[in-house]
Amino acid sequence: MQAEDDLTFRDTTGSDRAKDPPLFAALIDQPQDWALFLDIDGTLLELAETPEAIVVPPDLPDLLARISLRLGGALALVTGRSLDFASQLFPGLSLPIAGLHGAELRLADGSLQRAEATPALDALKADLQARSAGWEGVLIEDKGAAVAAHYRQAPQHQQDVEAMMEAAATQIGAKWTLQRGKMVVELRPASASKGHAVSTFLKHPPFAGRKPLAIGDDITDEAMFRVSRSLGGRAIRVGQPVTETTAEGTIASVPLLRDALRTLAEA
Ligand SMILES: O=P(O)(O)OC[C@H]1O[C@H](O[C@H]2O[C@H](CO)[C@@H](O)[C@H](O)[C@H]2O)[C@H](O)[C@@H](O)[C@@H]1O
Repeated sequence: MQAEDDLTFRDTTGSDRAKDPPLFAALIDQPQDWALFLDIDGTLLELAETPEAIVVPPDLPDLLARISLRLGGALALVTGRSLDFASQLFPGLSLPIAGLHGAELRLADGSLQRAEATPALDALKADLQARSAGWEGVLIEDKGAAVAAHYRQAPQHQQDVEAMMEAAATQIGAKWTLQRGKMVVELRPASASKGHAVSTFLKHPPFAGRKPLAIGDDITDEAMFRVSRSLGGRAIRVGQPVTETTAEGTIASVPLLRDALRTLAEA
């Protein structure tokens, strides 16, 4: 089990709780009362230079499987990745997943809600590729019903990318909305959010009747933090928040979160 001293938990309300996060203690003591919603990039997985370069530690799928079992199946991944991509990251696991920031859903019973690209969006993706072709290091990620423009490897092009995506949002219309993230600007379906995803999961078994704990690291996760807290649950942001957060606690890093999850799995 992880030594308590290695766990750092900072309460954003300012109190000095440095060890043994009470949120995890609650999950350990009453697993039947809680539902866990986990973001992927920057939360379960360390950020990488490109979307494809992420590394899933060999023990992570088994860790998630054990936590899911402990919570009676009430563990869902809530991610900006597509549902298919997130599912393939953890082969052999069939966890409930919300993909594309909540626009795609796979519930615990396997039922699916999909989001589809339109010809106009596909044409726009090609246009974004063409417009950014001269900006070395800028990546356009095709996610089906969403598209992301990454500038992690080309921070000098941040303003170009912002302007290009703002123009693209105007062009594609109100069914898609801009979503900013860590060195990325995306167009995602406007009809859903990670907050919607959490409230939808909580209407269905095995999540129904439980208190949500949402854990994420980025602006998109704030929607699930707000919903989680408004429904009597809790929220934790991973890393030092660079934007304002509604999470009441932070965990300093991805490895420390994984340590806390390991403690939960082994309790
Ligand atoms: O909601 P998440 O699971 O956190 O997904 C958010 C976005 O994550 C990915 O981009 C981020 O991670 C990349 C890999 O570490 C990194 O290169 C990039 O700079 C980050 O923004 C993913 O590529 C996006 O599609 C997700 O929306």
